[in-house]
Amino acid sequence: MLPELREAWWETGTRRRAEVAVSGIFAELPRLAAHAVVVAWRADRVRTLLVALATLGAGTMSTFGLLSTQRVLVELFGAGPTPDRVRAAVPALIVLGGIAVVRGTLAITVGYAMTGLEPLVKQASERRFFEATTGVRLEAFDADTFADDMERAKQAGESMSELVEGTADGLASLVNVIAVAVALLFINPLLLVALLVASAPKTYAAMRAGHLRYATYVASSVRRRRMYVLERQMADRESAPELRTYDLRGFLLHQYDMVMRAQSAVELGLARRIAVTSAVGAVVGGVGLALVWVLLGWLLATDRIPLSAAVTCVLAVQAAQLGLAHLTFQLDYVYTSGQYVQEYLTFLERADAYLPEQTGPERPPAGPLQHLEIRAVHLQYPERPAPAVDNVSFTITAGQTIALVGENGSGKSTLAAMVAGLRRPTSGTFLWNGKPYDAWDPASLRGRVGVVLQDHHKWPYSAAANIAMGNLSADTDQARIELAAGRALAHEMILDLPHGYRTLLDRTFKEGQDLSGGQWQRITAARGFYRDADLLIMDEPSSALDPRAEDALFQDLRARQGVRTTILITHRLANVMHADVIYVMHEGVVTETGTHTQLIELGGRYAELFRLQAAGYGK
Ligand SMILES: Nc1ncnc2c1ncn2[C@@H]1O[C@H](COP(=O)(O)OP(=O)(O)OP(=O)(O)O)[C@@H](O)[C@H]1O
Repeated sequence: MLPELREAWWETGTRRRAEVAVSGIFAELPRLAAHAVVVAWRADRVRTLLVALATLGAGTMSTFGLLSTQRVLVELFGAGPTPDRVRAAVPALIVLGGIAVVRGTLAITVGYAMTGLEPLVKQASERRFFEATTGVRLEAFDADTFADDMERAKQAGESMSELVEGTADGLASLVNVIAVAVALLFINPLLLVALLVASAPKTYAAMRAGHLRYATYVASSVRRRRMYVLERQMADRESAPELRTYDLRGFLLHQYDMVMRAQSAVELGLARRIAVTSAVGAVVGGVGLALVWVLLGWLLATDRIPLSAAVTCVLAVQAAQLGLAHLTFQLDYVYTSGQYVQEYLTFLERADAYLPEQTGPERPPAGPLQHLEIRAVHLQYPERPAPAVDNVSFTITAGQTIALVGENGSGKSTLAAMVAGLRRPTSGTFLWNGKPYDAWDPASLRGRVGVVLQDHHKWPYSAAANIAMGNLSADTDQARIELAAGRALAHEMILDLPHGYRTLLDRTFKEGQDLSGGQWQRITAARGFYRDADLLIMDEPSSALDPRAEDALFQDLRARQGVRTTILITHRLANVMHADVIYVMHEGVVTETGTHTQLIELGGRYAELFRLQAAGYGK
């Protein structure tokens, strides 16, 4: 009954970790760690260097620490009365204390440098991500899974700083383990073998346990996400009325029971596997450790090592096992965050392909509009069988108001988006004053076109800012803002808001307000007017307006006629009667062209639609 859930993008890293074998992790780690180093280096060289040197320094101190410990033990286990032996151990004890202080200081240095480095890494990665998302051409968002990939790459900053942090921690653990190994090598190479015997099985078991932990997480992910979906249905304000109207309570509770039952079975199975692996790991690890004790006993019994070396070995084995446990955890961490970083890098590569060309000769700024020619324009969206706009050609002369009308999905918005330069045609050309769009400086051309989009955005800023955003290149001018608002019949409405033009239009913020759909549409129209562009494209600007606001808006648009150029898209045909030319679109093609009177006389699709609407008003 419940539909299948898509794979959750935020579980990519975890999922891959659950699927990959331990050897696969080691194969990828060097590349990921190298990437972390490069990223950190670019973000802050001094801090990166500090982390690396202090980590290596702390590791070296571990070697000296163990050697000094052994020195202390040699003195303590030596011959003679106890006070003499303690006195003899004092210099080595002082050295040991000194080493502990240096080591502690180095650890604090690493922590301090990392605290400064991580936000820089995060910021650099996020900045690069947002540069890509705000720079790509609009058609990128139509491309297969681009939006999904963007969503996945969104946590780039977090993953990148996790990768850097994990790499630094992993390096510290690795250096520690190596330091212990080096110390043992100095004391007696056979002890190194003992260390390996004791640690290898446990480390492998820890990696396997990690693998199962991730597998458990992934296996329970469906349940968690289904629960999340069900939770939104059962304990949510918005679904509450319908839940009661249709008495959906029993149905939803039944779904809940089913999800929980199925998932419990999976989890039980996994719990069994984890128990077996952990038991095997513990037994093998225990046997390894027993072998070490046997080896140590034999070395001691045959006088191959002194007691002090044996005790140092015990301490070293403990330190190494702690370091290795930490290292295995960090390896998992680096690997999983590396998967998200990989997604981010893949996304950036993909996004780069959609960036507008920056190179080429300097292009002249576009001058005031004289005529705009649309020549054999065609656009087909990816994975759509039919073109949205098919071989459309016509010319608009400065000062004209032209209207695009037609049924839903006939291609009006797509054509308007191309005129606005938001989308590129698959084939065909747009000519601004006789030259293709590409021949003009893009910023100047954009400045000459204002667009009021059908799917307008509610910017979470003040009412004044929402209007002024129509032209951020001009100095913000309150009088101009109010004028634009007045033209869209938004002025009075804004004055009625608690803080007038300074009212924040988002309830997320303190003292923020929300507006009705029609009020937002007035603000959006005002934003378009504020731009005061040569060409104003209005896509369904009045769908939510009340009759008075709609009338004011179209009166204003009529006043532009002969002065400024307007492309108007609307389903309310009464509002396009005054247009200089009306283009009727059907399935991407312009099927009729003319003035209102001509099209009514023609008796085609326009006449039919107009009559249908007029009949609704009893005309
Ligand atoms: N981003 C997109 N990706 C894929 N197909 C799209 C996209 N946008 C629009 N389409 C499709 O292209 C065709 C034309 O859509 P368009 O929005 O241009 O129509 P319209 O005439 O403006 O419709 P309406 O009157 O409903 O606003 C439709 O079939 C629509 O489903």
